[in-house]
Amino acid sequence: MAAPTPTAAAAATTHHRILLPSPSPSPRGALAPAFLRLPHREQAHARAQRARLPAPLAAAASTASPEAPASGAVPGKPTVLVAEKLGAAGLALLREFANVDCSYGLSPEELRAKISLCDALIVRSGTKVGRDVFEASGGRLRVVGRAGVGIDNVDLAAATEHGCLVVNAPTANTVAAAEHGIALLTAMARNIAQADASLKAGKWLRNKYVGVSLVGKTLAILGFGKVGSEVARRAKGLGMHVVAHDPYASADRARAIGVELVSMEEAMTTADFISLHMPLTPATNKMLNDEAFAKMKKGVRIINVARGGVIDEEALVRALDSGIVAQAALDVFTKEPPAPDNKLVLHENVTVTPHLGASTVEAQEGVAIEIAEAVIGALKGELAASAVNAPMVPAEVLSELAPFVVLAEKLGRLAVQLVAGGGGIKSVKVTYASARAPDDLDTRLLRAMITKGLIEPISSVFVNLVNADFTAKQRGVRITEERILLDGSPETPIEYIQVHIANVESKFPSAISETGEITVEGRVKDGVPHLTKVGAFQVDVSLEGSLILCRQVDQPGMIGAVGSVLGEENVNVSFMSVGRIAPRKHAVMAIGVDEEPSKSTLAKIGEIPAIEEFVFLKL
Ligand SMILES: NC(=O)c1ccc[n+]([C@@H]2O[C@H](COP(=O)([O-])OP(=O)(O)OC[C@H]3O[C@@H](n4cnc5c(N)ncnc54)[C@H](O)[C@@H]3O)[C@@H](O)[C@H]2O)c1
Ligand SMILES: O=C(O)[C@H](O)COP(=O)(O)O
Repeated sequence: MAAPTPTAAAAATTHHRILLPSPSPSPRGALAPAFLRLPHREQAHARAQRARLPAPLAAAASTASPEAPASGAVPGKPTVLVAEKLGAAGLALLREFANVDCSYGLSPEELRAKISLCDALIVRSGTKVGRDVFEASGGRLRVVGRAGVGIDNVDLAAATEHGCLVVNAPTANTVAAAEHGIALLTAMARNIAQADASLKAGKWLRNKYVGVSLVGKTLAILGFGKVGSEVARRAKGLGMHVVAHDPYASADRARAIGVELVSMEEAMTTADFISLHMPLTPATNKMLNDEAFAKMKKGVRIINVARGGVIDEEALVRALDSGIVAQAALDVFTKEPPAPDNKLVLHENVTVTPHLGASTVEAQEGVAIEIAEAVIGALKGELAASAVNAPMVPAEVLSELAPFVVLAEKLGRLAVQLVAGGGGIKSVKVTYASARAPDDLDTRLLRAMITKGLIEPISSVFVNLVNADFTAKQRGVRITEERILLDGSPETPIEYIQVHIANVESKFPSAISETGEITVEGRVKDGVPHLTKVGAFQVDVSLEGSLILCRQVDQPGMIGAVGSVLGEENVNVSFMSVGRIAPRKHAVMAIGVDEEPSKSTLAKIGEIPAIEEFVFLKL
C-alpha cells in the first residue's frame, strides 16, 4: 500500500446541474435508495392527506376548480398538479404514470390550498412558486417542473431547504425564443407593428415608417448561451456583425460561429443593436440601467426576450425619450402582465409582445414532453438531467457507486447512534480510501448519504440529495472529506469508507478510536455493505437488519452465551464477528440480528458477566 495522501475538502454547498439516482436493484435484490422517495413519515402524511380528500384529484385536461376536483384518480399513483397550459403529448405521458390535475389560473391562495395534495407541480413562467408554496405543501411536494428555461419564478433556496427537486426544460424552446428575437429585431427595424396598426386605422404613411437596414450593423448579444448563440447564427445570416458579452461563455464556441466575445463596455459602446439573453439573477437584475444607457451609441436599438427584470424599465423610458435608444422590442416585462398604463408598452418607439418567445406549437410540444419526462423520472427517483438544485451524478458513476451509497448511509446511521445523547455533533470527517485519482471519484452522492444517515435518526427532517449539504450546514454539522490514495487497481471505486465524529462521547466507548473520535469503517463485499471496523476493533459483519455491538473480555464461550440469550427470545442472528486487539484481552463482537430484541433481552445480554459494554443499533 502506498503512503496515504490525504486531501481534505470541506463539504461544498454549491449547487450544480444534476442527475439523480434511480432505484436500481442491488446485488441482493433490494432497491438502492431513490433520493426523492418519501420517507416513512411523509408517506404517512401523504396517506393521511389522501384520506382527507373529498374526491380524488382531477385527471382531466380541462381546467379543474380547486374546490371540486374531478374524480377518476388512481389510488397509489402520485399526483401531478399542472398549473399552466401544457402540450398534449406531455400531458399524455404524465397521465400514464400519475394522476394529473390540470388547474390553470389558480390564485396564490388556491395553489397553497391544493399543493399539500400533490407530489409534483408543473408551471411555466406565470406561476410564482415561492417559499409559501413549499411550506404549504407540508413535505409532500417532491418535484417542481418548470416547463421552460427561466426558473426565476421558483424560490430555489426554499425548494432546496424543503428537499424538493426543481427540474426545467432547458432545450425545447431555444429555437422558438431565438426566432422570436429575430422576429422582433426585424419587425422593429422596419416598424412593422406600428405600420400595421396605422394602416388598419385607415392611414397610408409611407414616409413615417422608413426603417433601418440590418446588413453591416453591429449586434451585441448579452448572454451567449443557448438562445443567444442561436440568435447570433441567424443574425450572421442577415449580414450583421455579431459580438457577444458573456463572462462564462467559451471563446472557442463563439469563434466557431464567427462571433467575437467582448467586454460589457465594448458591447455597450459599439453596438447598433443589443439583444438580451442572460438569465435574471441578482447579478443581472437591472443590468441595463441609466449608467449603461449613457454609454451606448446614440440611436441604439434594444431587443429583450430574456426577462423584463434585466432592464431598469424607468431608465429605458428615459433613454427612449432622450433619443439614446431609438427603439426597443420587448417580449418580457418586470411585472407580467404589465399595467395598462405601462409607459414602455404605450411608447410609440417600442414594439411589444406578451411573453411569446417560447410560444410556438413545436416548442410547446417539445417543452411539455421534456418536462413530463423529467418530472416522471424524478418522481421515480431516477436520473434527472435537467435538475437545477442538486449535484450532478452521471448515470455510469451512479451505477458504479450504488452499493457504496447504501454503505455510506448505513455508516452515517451507525456512527450517529454511537454518540452519547445522540446529538451535539459538530464535526464529521469522511475518509475514502481508493486507488482512483481524486478527480476520478465523485463523492458528493456518498457525502449526501452519510449526511442522511447522520441526521435522520436524530431529527425530524428528511434528507436527500437535494437538501443534504443545506441540512448539515443548518444544523451546524461540518462535514469534511479526506481521500487516501491506495496502490492497486482503480477498478473498484472505493476500498473502504470511514466516518469519524470528533469531540463527542460515545455510548459504546470502544467505538472511540486512537484519534479520540468515534470511528466506523465499512467496505462493499460482493456488492453487500459490511461493517469492518469499530473504533480500533476490526470486525466483519454484513450491514443488514440491525446490529448489536458488545465489548467483552476475550474468552471462550462468549459467542455462545450471547447467541443463546438471543435464541431464547427468538431473535435470529444473521452474522457474527469478533474483533480483538490481542488474544485473551478485550474483543468487540458485532452481531447482526433480523429482529429488534426486546429491552429485557438486551438487559440479559448486559448481565452476562464478561460483557463490559454493549449497544443496539438500528440500520
Ligand atoms: N421570452 C421567452 O419566452 C424566453 C424563451 C426562452 C428563454 N428565455 C430566457 O432567455 C434567457 C436565456 O435562456 P437560455 O436558454 O439561452 O439560457 P442559457 O443558460 O443557455 O444562457 C444564458 C447565458 O447567460 C449568460 N450569463 C449569465 N450571467 C451573465 C451576465 N451577467 N452577463 C452576460 N451573460 C450572462 C450565461 O453564461 C449563459 O451563457 C433566460 O432568461 C430564459 O428565461 C425567454
Ligand atoms: O424561460 C422560458 O422558458 C421562457 O420565458 C418561456 O416562458 P413560458 O413557458 O412562460 O412561455
